[in-house]
Amino acid sequence: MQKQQTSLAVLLRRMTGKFAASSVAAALLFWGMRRLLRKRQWAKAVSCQNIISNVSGMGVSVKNVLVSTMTSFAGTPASNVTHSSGVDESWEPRAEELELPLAIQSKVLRHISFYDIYSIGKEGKEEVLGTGMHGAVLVAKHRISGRRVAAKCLEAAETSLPEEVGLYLRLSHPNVCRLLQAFVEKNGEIWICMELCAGGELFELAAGTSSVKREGASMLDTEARIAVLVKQMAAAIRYIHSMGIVHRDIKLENWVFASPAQERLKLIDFGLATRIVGSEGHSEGRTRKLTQMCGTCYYVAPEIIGLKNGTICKGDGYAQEVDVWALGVLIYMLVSGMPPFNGKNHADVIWNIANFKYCDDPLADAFVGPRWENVSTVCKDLIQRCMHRDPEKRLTAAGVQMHPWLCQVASAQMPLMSLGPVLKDLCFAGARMANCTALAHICGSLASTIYLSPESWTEYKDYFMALECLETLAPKGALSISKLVAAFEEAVAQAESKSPSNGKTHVAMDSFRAIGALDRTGDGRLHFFEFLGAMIAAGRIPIHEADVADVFAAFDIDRDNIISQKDMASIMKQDNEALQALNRSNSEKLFFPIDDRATLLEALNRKPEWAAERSSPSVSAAMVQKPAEAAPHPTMQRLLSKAKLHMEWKVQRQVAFEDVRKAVKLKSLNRGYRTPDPSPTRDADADKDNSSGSGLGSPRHRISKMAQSMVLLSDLDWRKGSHSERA
Ligand SMILES: Nc1ncnc2c1ncn2[C@@H]1O[C@H](COP(=O)(O)OP(=O)(O)OP(=O)(O)O)[C@@H](O)[C@H]1O
Repeated sequence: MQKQQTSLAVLLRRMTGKFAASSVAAALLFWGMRRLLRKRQWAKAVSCQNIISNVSGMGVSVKNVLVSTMTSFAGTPASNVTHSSGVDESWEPRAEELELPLAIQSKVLRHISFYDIYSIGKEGKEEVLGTGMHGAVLVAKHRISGRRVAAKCLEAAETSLPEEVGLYLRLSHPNVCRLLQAFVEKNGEIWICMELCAGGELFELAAGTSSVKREGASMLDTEARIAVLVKQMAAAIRYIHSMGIVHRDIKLENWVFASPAQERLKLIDFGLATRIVGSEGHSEGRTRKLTQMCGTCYYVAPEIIGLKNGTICKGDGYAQEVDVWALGVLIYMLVSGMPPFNGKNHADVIWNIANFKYCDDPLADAFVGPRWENVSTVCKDLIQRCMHRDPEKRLTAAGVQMHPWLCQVASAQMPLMSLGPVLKDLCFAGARMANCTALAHICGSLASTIYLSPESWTEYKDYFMALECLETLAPKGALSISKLVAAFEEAVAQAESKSPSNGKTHVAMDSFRAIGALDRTGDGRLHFFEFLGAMIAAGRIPIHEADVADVFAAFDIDRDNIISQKDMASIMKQDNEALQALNRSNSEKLFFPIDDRATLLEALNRKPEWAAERSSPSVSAAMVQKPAEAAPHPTMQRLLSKAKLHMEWKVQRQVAFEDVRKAVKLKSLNRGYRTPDPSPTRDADADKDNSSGSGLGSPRHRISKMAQSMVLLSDLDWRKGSHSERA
């Protein structure tokens, strides 16, 4: 069969190469491609698709129709569709999934396969972004728009989505890699598509081994540059903690850069993440203590490990403070090039970390040596506070953000009233969404799945800066809507008392309250994707045809190429009557059924009246003023002035990173796409390192250990004295 398909592909190639394409050839091609796709032979299917694209003489429209029909089965009437790679209808969403906000639920696709929307690799060759414990992360290409995403296939799940996906779906923050879509395949496999972070790992940049060509000099040569990155990490950790989630694997390898040209860091890999708070996003929910020993060796917090009668065992329980500890380790490594705890092997390192709790003066000689001579006191202070042995006395992620070392790199703060244009857009979007529930859902869904190219990140930089500024109103990393409204009310009252405007400002206030409609998750906070949804509804993020095709794929449940009232009712879990009522009161003229993509496209790209006032979405620089700063506490002031002095000093870690560079070679072997056979040379080398008695001090040995991606603590032999690892 396989042979027949291959010869079919060859025959078709000849046919299409020799003659101008006829519709018969095209139909045959399409049929062949469907067969290949059905058999999951996407590599051959891709080359078939390439043939279609290269057929000379084939009219553009025919080509488009073919490619889009092939790529989006959503466009095929339900009766004709054979769900070859689709999903078993009986595989219904699980109860916990149904609890997710609608905009997030629409990211999980069961009625359409990953291969229908994306292709992997060119001519059968996959582009591997990296490999971890759970396999390779590959580059996948959207079949219609051609946009590239990072895709990862998770093992078949019998009953529910893996926890990694469930948690990842909920998160939306500028410094957390966005999970765009999750496909539940018929065989239970789950494909997750994430935004592609093409800037490479922070580990590689720190080790100087990054193959990604970055603009300018190495970004990690001064404390100031490192602080810029740490600030983003703290923001991401603060956000995930506010969502009741602990990551448990914060390390250099799990931070990637959005693009080579940018310093925007994104947190990835939620494989060890878990929920710690009873109910999502509500800090009132009861926090549970975790006991599972897991993480990456060098970054493990002492409370994860217990010591009883000289033997290592489970600790008494831990919570989100373990992420701040790991952040402390990470800063330590970035400024010094050394891990804070070391040993002959993993078990030794763990032993040293566990013992840390019982030392008299744990960090007494932590910062001694030439590497630390030029590191600022304020930086050391932050490390010490993050790595406090008592988790209760450790800084929180919010505390880290406010530490003087990071305050030095805080972006210019904008007073609330100067954010006028952004707030105006939020009001406009809120009013539109309040008027049209369908539009609100579509914008919400688009915002959580839309791909924003790194260029558009730059384009919307000012908006995100505004968001960061507004974040000061939010104690938990996402905007509190009530706080925003209260702050605006206060500002309006102040303005009114200074110069009465005959109620004009009160009218503004009324429209401002409409921003409540932007809260798609209903938790009283404006998450990053809700902010993006608002920007879409305000016509600030241009929507293209390919995006609309994705909306149809997600909302057109019965796959009849129409978003019908029935589709919407089943998505919104509302009855038809309620929807008809919504339809009647809809002033947006976006009535069901939505069968006209052009109308939808037009509705999504509608701009507010004042759009012409600003040709670009930039917040005027003139509007950015620094707020009056309150005088800091004297100790803080001292630290701040020291920090100012030190910020531009070069970090002294060149020597150490020479070692890391060697180690990464080993790391890529360990994490190769196909696990390589154990290399005798490598083993011999490692033995040599050990036998030379240099164990602790041997850079090669030390760094090779450090470079290993993941060590499950349960793999270690815990008995004192035999700190060896199990085979
Ligand atoms: N969105 C992304 N963009 C670019 N590269 C990525 C992305 N996600 C993952 N990678 C690369 O793939 C590698 C492995 O990804 P990930 O950590 O998610 O896999 P894993 O199997 O869970 O790994 P681990 O063993 O660390 O748990 C990362 O270290 C990174 O280099």
